[in-house]
Amino acid sequence: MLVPANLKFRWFLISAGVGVILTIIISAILTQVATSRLEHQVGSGLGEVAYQMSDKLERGMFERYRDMQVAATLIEQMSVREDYLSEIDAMLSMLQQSYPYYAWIGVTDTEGVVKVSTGGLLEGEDVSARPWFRQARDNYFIGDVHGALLLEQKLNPDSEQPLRFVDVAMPLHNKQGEYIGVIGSHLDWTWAEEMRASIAPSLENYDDAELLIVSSERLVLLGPPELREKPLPLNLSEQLRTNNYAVETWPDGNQYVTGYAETTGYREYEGPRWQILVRIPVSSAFEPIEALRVQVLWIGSGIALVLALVGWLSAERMARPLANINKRLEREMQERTAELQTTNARLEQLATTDSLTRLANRRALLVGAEAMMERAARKDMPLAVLMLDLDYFKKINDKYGHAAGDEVLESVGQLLSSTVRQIDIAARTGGEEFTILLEDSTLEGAVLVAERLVQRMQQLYFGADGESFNVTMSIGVTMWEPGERIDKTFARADAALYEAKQKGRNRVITA
Ligand SMILES: Nc1nc2c(ncn2[C@@H]2O[C@H](COP(=O)(O)OP(=O)(O)OP(=O)(O)O)[C@@H](O)[C@H]2O)c(=O)[nH]1
Repeated sequence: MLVPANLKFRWFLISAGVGVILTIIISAILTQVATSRLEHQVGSGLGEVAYQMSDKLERGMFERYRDMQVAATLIEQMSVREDYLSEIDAMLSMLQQSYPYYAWIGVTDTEGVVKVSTGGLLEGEDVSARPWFRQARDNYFIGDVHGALLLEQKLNPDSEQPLRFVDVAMPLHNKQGEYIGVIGSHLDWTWAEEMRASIAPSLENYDDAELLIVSSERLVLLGPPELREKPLPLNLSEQLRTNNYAVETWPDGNQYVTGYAETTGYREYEGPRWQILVRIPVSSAFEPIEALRVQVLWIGSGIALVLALVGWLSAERMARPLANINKRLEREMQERTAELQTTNARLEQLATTDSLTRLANRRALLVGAEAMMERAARKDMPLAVLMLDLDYFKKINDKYGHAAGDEVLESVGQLLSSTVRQIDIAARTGGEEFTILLEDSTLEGAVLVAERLVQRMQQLYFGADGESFNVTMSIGVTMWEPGERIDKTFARADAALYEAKQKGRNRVITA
């Protein structure tokens, strides 16, 4: 048997469809897995870069702190000598040369008047109001980044970029341990830029990576120009603080994979708490995933194509059993439908036919009468009604038995069926009582039919108990009056029948 083409094509489509669905599922799973892996990889990488930056800042600050500590110890040694101020001057110059990011280093007396300083700047000036002086009288002081006040004019008169300093200061004592002043230094914050440049190689894979340093007062000290000197516009999530990385939505509405670290101090020194954030846009962090997705889709499409081809080649073999099943189902369906139709027809017949005489029953007569009256009224046709009853039928039953009676009734059924036309209705409406409706028939025509029936009945002979007998019938005939209820017509025919019985039976009476 040949497999229908559409079944084969369907099988092909199913195979291709399975391939496509598999591709979509695999692509979704792979993308999901790869995204979370990459997020972890990129995120922890950025966290590491942030940590490196914080470490560099801390170590740098620690070195400046140590510089000041060593300078303070040397000054303590020098304090016994007469011309110690010129020695300090020389030392401060050397210190500045050794580390050019020192914008200024100076030594004050106990009252905050600058006695010696690099480049002689601010010498003789009173700096007692400055935080670094006030706080370094008792202990070392490391301040957060701030603008230059007095030195801006002197050190940076023409630059558009204002100077930013970090202060490191130390109290000074003489050999006897008496407080003799403060050594203070201003570290040029561009130093942090250098730190950032030094970790740039770690970010070389990401062109659009950005590094932010945020002050203890949440000001962006270093970062993209649009954020610099402004409060950090991001609430650091718990995940970012604990994992050192997270995917964060920044105020520009974009998502960034963000790495995080903060400075905590180094050894005995405790400096300002800076937060370091390194971010790259999610789109560029997950760029490889896009490539992977495209790759998977290509491979998947290939698999789908192969599956479709296999499906096409195996369609004949796979679809044949399906076709067989289909065929069998169709055949069974047809058989069942035919059986059902036969049963329905039989049921319909049972419901409308008298089983003994095969004539219509009372119900079918009434239904048929309705249709006939409707036609008669519409086409203005006459409609005749005959009511028939066998004469002395009880006697037949009594004498020859019920079976013989049934035989008579059966013959009456045949007689009636063969005498009336197809369009007429002959019905058994009682035990030995029958009703006939003659469509488009006048009273005269109906009487003719009735008399023919009486005559033929008379000529029918039956045999029982070795005897031969015949049965007669009486008939009442009447016409349906247009608009009349049919039971009224039946009553009139019945009255005519009664009259026929009264007048001696075996006859036709009209009403
Ligand atoms: N064999 C048989 N007899 C039936 C059937 N239905 C009714 N009868 C009988 O038909 C007879 C009708 O009798 P009656 O109504 O007295 O009328 P009748 O004897 O024909 O007398 P008239 O009608 O006055 O001529 C009864 O004996 C019923 O038992 C049937 O299906 N089979």
